[in-house]
Amino acid sequence: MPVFYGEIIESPMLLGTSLYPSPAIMAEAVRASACDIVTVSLRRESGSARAGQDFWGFIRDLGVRVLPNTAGCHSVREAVTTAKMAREVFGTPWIKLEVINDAETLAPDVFGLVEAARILSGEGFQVFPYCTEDLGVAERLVEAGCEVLMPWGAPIGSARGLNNVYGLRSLRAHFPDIPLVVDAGLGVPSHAAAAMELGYDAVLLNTAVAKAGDPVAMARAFAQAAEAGRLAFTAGAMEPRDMAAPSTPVLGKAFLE
Ligand SMILES: CC(=O)[C@@H](O)[C@H](O)COP(=O)(O)O
Repeated sequence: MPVFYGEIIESPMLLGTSLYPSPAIMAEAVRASACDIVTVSLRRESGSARAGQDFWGFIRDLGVRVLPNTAGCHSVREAVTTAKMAREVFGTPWIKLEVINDAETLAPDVFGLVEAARILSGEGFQVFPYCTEDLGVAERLVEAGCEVLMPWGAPIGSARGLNNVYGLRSLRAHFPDIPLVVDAGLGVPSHAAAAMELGYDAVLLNTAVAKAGDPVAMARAFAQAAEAGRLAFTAGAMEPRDMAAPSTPVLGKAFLE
């Protein structure tokens, strides 16, 4: 089970709360996923007072932990300020830290990310950084105080799955004791299973569920896939081979050639 900053979390799936057809469908999808943590954008909350109230009511009734995020922040200053506001609004030291490099790829600005992570950790935040799979950047984030890393699977909203399986596997091998969450770019449940089969602790997704024809059913499908991947990893998968190996014993054959 994932442990984030000392908190034991049962579900290997974290769900985003944006882009759903309605707050009611969002709430139903969260329930169907049985996730323990949802991520919420502070900007989403403060955008429209009335819609924000309804939305927050649904979130509160779910009884899940909130991981506020700094989605859409393009500078260290903006991300740090947003994180501080989120701490006030949501009453938690947790922050999913996004410092975005450019609007086209929504790739993390890894230099800004490390700087913002250092500032926020120094101010008592428990930072969940949305990062790349780069080992050097990951080292810097850990040095900056991050006890969880959240490398992307693919660009946010792209539904491309795990773009760099080798890089994600290397990261897992390099940090056996740091909780790792694949965050962003997942499109179908098999992507979540693949991440968990690599030994990741959890997956975080939003668009693939919110934009599905039936978000509630898709949330359930992702949750089951993440569980299956987790179970497969703990069960210990066999090594792939280049050549065939009979799965039926030759003993007992009528003719032994
Ligand atoms: C909700 C959120 O935090 C996103 O920025 C997150 O990274 C999920 O990405 P997808 O929407 O691609 O699942």
